[in-house]
Amino acid sequence: MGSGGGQWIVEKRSSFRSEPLEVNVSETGCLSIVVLGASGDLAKKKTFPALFNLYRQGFLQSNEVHIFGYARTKISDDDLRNRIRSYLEKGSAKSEEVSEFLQLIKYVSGSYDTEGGFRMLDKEISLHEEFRNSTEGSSRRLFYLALPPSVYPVVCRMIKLCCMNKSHLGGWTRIVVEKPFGKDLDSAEKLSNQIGELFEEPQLYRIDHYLGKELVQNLLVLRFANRFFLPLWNRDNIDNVQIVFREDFGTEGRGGYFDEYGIIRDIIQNHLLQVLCLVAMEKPVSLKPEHIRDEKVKVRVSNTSLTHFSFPVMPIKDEEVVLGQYNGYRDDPTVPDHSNTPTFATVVLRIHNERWEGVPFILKAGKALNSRKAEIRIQFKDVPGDIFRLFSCLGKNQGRNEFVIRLQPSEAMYMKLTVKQPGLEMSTVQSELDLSYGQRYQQVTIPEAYERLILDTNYGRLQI
Ligand SMILES: NC(=O)C1=CN([C@@H]2O[C@H](COP(=O)(O)OP(=O)(O)OC[C@H]3O[C@@H](n4cnc5c(N)ncnc54)[C@H](OP(=O)(O)O)[C@@H]3O)[C@@H](O)[C@H]2O)C=CC1
Ligand SMILES: O=C1O[C@H](COP(=O)(O)O)[C@@H](O)[C@H](O)[C@H]1O
Repeated sequence: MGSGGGQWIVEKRSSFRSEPLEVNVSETGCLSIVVLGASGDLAKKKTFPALFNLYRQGFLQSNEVHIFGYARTKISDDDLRNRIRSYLEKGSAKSEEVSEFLQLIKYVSGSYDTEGGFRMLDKEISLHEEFRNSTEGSSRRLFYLALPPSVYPVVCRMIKLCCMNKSHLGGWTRIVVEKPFGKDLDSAEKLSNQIGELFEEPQLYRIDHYLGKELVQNLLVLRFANRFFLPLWNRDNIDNVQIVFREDFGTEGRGGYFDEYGIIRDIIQNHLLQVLCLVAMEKPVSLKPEHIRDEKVKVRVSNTSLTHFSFPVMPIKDEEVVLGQYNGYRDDPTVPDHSNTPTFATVVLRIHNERWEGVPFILKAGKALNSRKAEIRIQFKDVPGDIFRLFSCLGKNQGRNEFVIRLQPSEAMYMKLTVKQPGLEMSTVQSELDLSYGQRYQQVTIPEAYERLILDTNYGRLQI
């Protein structure tokens, strides 16, 4: 999906749902994965670890894949390997496996806006392709932009100019771009146009890794495959919805990116809004990505207004926004001394449609808080005419029913409900019906969001 000049353009790609999880046999050329911004936070914490996990599981084979890091920082291959090693040596990873994987990584240093570095990168990729005896044009090149969006246009231009797969014998060149996609509607459209002039839509992958999280992937199943929820999921029963992201660490040297964007553009506008759409949307006609996309868009955009477009999500009121910055944020040397960029925000969104009128969607996100958690909390209305009020152990109203979907850490879903306190007395207490994934699915390793997304880009699959 792409947007050009305010118009949504849909192009056909193979869909996630219709393909089994296996390697597309027609795509056997050698694969080069290029991580641009390899010196940065995303690369070390998420991109390289995800590539490593795919490698360990056999989705990336050492006889066909090579990984390139690219950034301005002048470091050697070994410096980069040493920077990321500790992020790979986690869980059950063996140190030999880590070392083998690290040998697949080569680093090229260069600027983002001149040809020199990119020509060098192309040379390195071509060398690897020749070494693997890949027929020219049959090789696959995946460029992953782990960079601030401000440099996407220039980097895309350089890739187009210097680094494309040379012809079309079944090979491809694909570009993965991260959120936030621009800073506002104008800059998002401009960015879309700039990148759209360089690449065909099927070559472009705009990713939001929250969509790859296991329990986010589960949202549509929960909502539309369970009879329980169908009649309850509306304004008659739900009092409010809270979608919360907290992190227990600060920017840690990411000021170069973060300070320009702030917590609303970093987390709320993309990750939490995507989750909101999946919670609030109507049932799609099928699970095809374009049908899911259409329903998500309807939550946010309707064409009924006199203006360009209006939003079922109403304009946010000033009094329903709280912004904050954690103490110590400006001590980060990459953050300007007088920055007033918010690192915490709460905003209340109100959806003006038949299902949700009157139900506040409270979105909260903050860095450097006292815990790390991401969850969706659906709070139900009080029971009308509550006859058990006097029986509550606490002597006050029953606690409300809540349905909580914990995205991380320790994926879980639980329902808070009122039950009779076991024993001879008639008193009531709040308890939980608990589906904790760690207990229920002990044999299953839940994939990291980026593993799913990178695999999909390799296979050319579109996600929700
Ligand atoms: N960090 C995370 O956990 C996540 C990040 N993202 C997204 O990934 C992208 C990159 O984020 P992250 O890695 O955290 O950011 P960083 O601040 O770590 O930036 C990544 C790299 O980009 C280069 N860079 C930084 N600032 C600038 C600048 N102003 N101009 C040009 N180059 C710059 C630096 O490399 P050098 O100077 O060596 O060229 C840096 O190492 C963002 O779009 C973010 O939204 C998405 C999900 C998670
Ligand atoms: O996109 C981003 O996400 C990370 C948090 O990701 P998570 O999967 O660990 O929850 C956040 O730290 C970063 O600021 C942001 O750019």
